[in-house]
Amino acid sequence: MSPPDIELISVKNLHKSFGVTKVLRGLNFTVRSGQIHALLGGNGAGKSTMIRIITGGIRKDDGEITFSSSNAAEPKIAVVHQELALLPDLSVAENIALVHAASGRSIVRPRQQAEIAHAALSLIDPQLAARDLHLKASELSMHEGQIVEIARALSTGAEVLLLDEPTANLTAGETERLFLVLRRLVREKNIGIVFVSHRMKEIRQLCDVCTIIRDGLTAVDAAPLSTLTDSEIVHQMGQPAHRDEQRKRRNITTAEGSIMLKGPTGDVLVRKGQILGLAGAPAGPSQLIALLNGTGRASRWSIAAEGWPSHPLSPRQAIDLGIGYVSGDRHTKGVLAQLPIVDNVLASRRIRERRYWVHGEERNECMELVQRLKLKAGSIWDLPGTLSGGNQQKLLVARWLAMPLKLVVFEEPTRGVDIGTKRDIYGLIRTMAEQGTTVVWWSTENVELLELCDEILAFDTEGHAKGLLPPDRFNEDALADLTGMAA
Ligand SMILES: Nc1ncnc2c1ncn2[C@@H]1O[C@H](COP(=O)(O)OP(=O)(O)OP(=O)(O)O)[C@@H](O)[C@H]1O
Repeated sequence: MSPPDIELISVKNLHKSFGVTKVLRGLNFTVRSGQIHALLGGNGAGKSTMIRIITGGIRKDDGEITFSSSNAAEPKIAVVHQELALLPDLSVAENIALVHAASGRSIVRPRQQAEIAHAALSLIDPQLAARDLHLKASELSMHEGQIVEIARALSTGAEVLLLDEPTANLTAGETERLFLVLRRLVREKNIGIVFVSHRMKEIRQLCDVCTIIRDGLTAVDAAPLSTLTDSEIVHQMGQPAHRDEQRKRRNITTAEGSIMLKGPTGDVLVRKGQILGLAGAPAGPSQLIALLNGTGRASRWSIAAEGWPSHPLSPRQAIDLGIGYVSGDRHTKGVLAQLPIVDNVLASRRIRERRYWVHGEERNECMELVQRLKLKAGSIWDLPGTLSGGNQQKLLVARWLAMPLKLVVFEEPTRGVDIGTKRDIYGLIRTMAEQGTTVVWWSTENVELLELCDEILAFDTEGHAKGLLPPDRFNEDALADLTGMAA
């Protein structure tokens, strides 16, 4: 007997404004049991605002939201937001058990905590479950924190799981494992899952139907994904069609301005203006990135280049050397939440030049950068908290675009960024590289590395460098093999 088809959440004619900005303008959305539902839309379309209203974080102005009869009084919805929401001073086990105590059960005892957390984490990462239950959340990497959050959401027994770009920072292997778990949950427990993502390949891999939001309205309502082509989806999101350009193969041979990165298992020569991709679990790339951004004095990597120290001793020294850095952790290491957009965009330059104030002409430059990245903001004097997640990410990228740099390091820089803007960012980065800035780009999205980079350095799950992939060996299978992520 097939499981019952239940309308778990029904949203009708939803309206929401912030000040004079109308964000939701009569939105409809339905989540059914037994389905994985992709919620799509460009940056700032209104996806998170709708989710925040459904989960009670903010109030709607108008419209109707109903939950299925089984959970109408207390809808059992678990959300994993783009930003991590773990309590830093609690252990992994306590963080996971917290939601069980909060849902009305008696205080969870330590042994019970450990059991709940172990069972939840084992679903995605058995190694983490065996190793890290007692670590404080603050001691976890972004990537591990993300796994703990997803495990916590999975463990609540929710009828609807809302996952907002959950695979950013997860490696291909973890993503694969997560997808298996999600499919099993849908099949066995007949729950509904809402998957917010800008990664088309993953959407197709995982989801059954999609709703597309465009400027606060429903452009496509729960259509089976098999009925829509990629270009129709992009069109419905209101984004320009993607021209399938042939990747320009660049063969940079000049030795001038090259940097030798000396690693524990071999050296990598990075030429001036080259885009070097880093692939694989963060254990390996993070050592190399720490070396370059001045936080890795003890890194097993070192630099050998004329005029460069073997290890930059601080972030300031790294900036003085002409090294820029966009952190993958935009919440705690990126966005300056208390300062307006204009200060956020100009922050790097002002740190380098040790200045407090924004010059008049810089305001115009900031406006120009905001326009180039199609950053959706009311005004450059607004706080970054008023921006959608993808637009906050663009802010961090904008910070380095106008700087004369020798080298720039990006960690998962297109996290939460919509398809159209990703292409814009790739274009801007290519231009930066063509003008002579060397780019080091770590991403868990292999398709992105293959599209953008000139060479890719792959690391295995233990963090060991496994080899440099030249353009003529660029393909997903080769990358999966080298990173130990072959499915
Ligand atoms: N507190 C706020 N004050 C003012 N404007 C806001 C506030 N919160 C959200 N907005 C605006 O509402 C719009 C929709 O934002 P929302 O976060 O819902 O978009 P989104 O579709 O989730 O985008 P993304 O893909 O970038 O995460 C954005 O233009 C954003 O700037």
